[in-house]
Amino acid sequence: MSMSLAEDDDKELYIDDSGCTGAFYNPRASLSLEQQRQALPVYRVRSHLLYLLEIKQTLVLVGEAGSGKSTQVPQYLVETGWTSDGRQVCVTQPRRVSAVTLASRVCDEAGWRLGEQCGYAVRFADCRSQATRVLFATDGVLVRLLARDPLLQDFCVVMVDEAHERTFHTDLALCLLRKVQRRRPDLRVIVSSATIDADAYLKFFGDSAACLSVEGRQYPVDIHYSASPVPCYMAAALDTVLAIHRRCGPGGVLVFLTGQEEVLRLVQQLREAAIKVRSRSPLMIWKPRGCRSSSGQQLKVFALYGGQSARQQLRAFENVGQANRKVVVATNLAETSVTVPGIRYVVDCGFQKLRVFDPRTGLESLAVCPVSASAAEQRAGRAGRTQSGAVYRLYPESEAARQLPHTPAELERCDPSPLLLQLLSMGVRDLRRFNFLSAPAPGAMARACELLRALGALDSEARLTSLGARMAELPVAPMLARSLLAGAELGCGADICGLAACLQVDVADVCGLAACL
Ligand SMILES: Nc1ncnc2c1ncn2[C@@H]1O[C@H](COP(=O)(O)OP(=O)(O)OP(=O)(O)O)[C@@H](O)[C@H]1O
Repeated sequence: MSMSLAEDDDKELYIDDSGCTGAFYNPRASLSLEQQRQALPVYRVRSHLLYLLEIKQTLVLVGEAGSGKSTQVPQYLVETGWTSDGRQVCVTQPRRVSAVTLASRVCDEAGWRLGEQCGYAVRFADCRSQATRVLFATDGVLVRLLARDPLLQDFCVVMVDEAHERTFHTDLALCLLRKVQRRRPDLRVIVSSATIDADAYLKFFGDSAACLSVEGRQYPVDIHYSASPVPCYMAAALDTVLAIHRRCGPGGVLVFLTGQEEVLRLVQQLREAAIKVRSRSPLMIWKPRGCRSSSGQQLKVFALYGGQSARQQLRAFENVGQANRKVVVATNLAETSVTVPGIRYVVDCGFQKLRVFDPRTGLESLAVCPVSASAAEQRAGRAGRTQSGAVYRLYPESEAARQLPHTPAELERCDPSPLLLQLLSMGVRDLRRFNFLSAPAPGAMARACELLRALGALDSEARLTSLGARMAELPVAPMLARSLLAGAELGCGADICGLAACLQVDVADVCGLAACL
């Protein structure tokens, strides 16, 4: 389906009526949480999934976004006694916000208290207890758990969720889990996502793995493309949100942009639009009349990006009441796993920022790239979770045909030195023989070894030094870790932390780090 860019007198993006029905399609709104759980597509394969886990060490679980993988599978495992001996199920997420919101959702569904039977562990926040049986953690935390207890004795099942994101930590965790399974055949690994190349994972895990597909989506989602390329996706995103607000039925809007700066700019523009509407008087002035929709709702606009505190991020998940329409402007932080309640419309700018490494200069930078087909599908999957929805892609359908199927793995496009340091600190001796899911380029590997040697993390025989072991304990890039340790030794740790904060994209993380040193 395409949306046409017709210039009406408001110069706004014209949204065709097919995506703008006022009718809600949510036949399950009145069901109890238990009934809603049983209506999820994954419930239909519950017995099969549990059977496969009995007989196979690894399960590759592929199911549409919103089908219930992340919230239901850990509950099935608890219900069927996997954790009755006191061991835990760990579900990893690439991002903190999804680990926290999923833990809270599972508690609501199961009637548990957050931090007791089900908790979360993310960088600088730990909400779990002795009673915890289901732990939602970031993939970075899992790597740290593996470093502390290489056999993961406290866990019976590890579910690596959103594996398609191919983050540095997800790939590293999978490589290490595969090694752990050789020593612990009872450890089960579930690799799950809506958009993974299941064959690649089946090949990686070998005969001990099986694949299970979950058919069906929670609610239908209509996909709309722009009729022609948009000259400026920021302007198009603004116009599209306002057009949805004026013409479409109730329901929240989630907009995907590439970074914090863009998010804040659009939030500002939308907030201004929420208190001003263009007067059609001959004077053509802006009057503070409120940006009322056809359904009489007011816009409530929230930002959602990685540099916010956890508290700021969670504001986007708050209920805004019937009188308001929620608009969440997000980076790809909201692309996977999260359910923002009430979202009915998604506006996708079609681009994302990716970290890329130039082996010639040894520097990493953020590049704006078109999204892959998998990322576009994940973004679309944020609609249709609590009601039927629509996605407005700000690019023509012909562009979609040119998208890469998957976003390249972080290991293939970033500086591999943090990974090498982690692996060496975990006792891996021969990096050349390490079985990667997809190995870094040989040139990048060689350069990373040179850098680690120059920083004093490796000796002349490529063995980890005690300084390297200390560097590996800090959750930052090796160059930064070395600076922080040197700063602490020279009595200027706080100053170096400040400088490190300026160099980090995620400032909140470095502030937490200052407390650790
Ligand atoms: N916070 C929430 N509020 C309301 N409903 C929710 C919430 N979290 C989950 N749900 C409901 O549970 C369903 C299953 O969510 P879940 O995260 O388990 O799906 P998933 O298959 O893991 O999706 P994805 O592949 O996008 O991560 C959602 O479609 C939604 O209907």
